[in-house]
Amino acid sequence: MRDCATKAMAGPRPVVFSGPSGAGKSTLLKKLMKEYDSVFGFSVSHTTRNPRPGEENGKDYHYVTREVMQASIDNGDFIESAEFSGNMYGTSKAAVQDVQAKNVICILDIDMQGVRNIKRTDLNPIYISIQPPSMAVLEKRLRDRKTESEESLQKRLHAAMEDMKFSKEPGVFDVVIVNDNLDNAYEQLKNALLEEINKVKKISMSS
Ligand SMILES: Nc1ncnc2c1ncn2[C@@H]1O[C@H](COP(=O)(O)OP(=O)(O)OP(=O)(O)O)[C@@H](O)[C@H]1O
Ligand SMILES: Nc1nc2c(ncn2[C@@H]2O[C@H](COP(=O)(O)O)[C@@H](O)[C@H]2O)c(=O)[nH]1
Repeated sequence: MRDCATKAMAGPRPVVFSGPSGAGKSTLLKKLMKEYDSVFGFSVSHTTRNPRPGEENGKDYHYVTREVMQASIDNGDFIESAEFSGNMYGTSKAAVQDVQAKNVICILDIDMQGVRNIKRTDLNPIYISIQPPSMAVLEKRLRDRKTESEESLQKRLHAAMEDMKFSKEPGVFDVVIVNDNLDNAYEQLKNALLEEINKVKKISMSS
């Protein structure tokens, strides 16, 4: 893990977003990337899960088979990978390097296993946890999203309980945001990233 080939490039610090499935990470990230499209770039992960309606290969994820993904992991192409809710997920070195080459802030959306693994690398990101106001609200959001089978939903809720505990461990996250009211959560997110956003804006104005 330590030979992460991503640090060599100088530039803005990446940002890791984590938190239970359904807490609202993608919703907040999409808002952020819409408002600051030239400041952030998304690290497109690989996954073995099927695309959801509206998701695009290469934009939301690289959708691959388990065999292809395992071969790439064995080949050393990934910074981190994890099994989540019955599927494989992972961040390739190329995904991060593609964003960092543009000198923008690289955003990683990863689960808690990914956070643990990234902490063993030299990536040095800002760690942000997005948490739901309660398990009941989380369950409602996941059910209303209509993306999960009952089995997948139960697995995600089980993982969420662990994740909520993890977010309270001292020193893991730089910022923990409770996504109750979306506008409030978004304001907190922007405030947490303002310094980094301004750095990127300054660099792009001077180049
Ligand atoms: N503050 C909020 N209030 C009400 N609904 C919300 C809020 N934030 C997000 N949602 C809704 O909750 C659902 C889950 O949000 P989202 O898909 O962004 O979660 P996620 O954390 O990215 O999940 P996953 O990790 O599974 O991708 C979505 O249908 C979204 O529209
Ligand atoms: N460790 C990693 N976790 C990842 C990665 N990409 C996404 N995720 C996490 O998986 C769950 C489920 O995502 P979904 O799109 O199926 O709802 C969620 O918590 C993501 O943060 C990755 O590359 N590595």
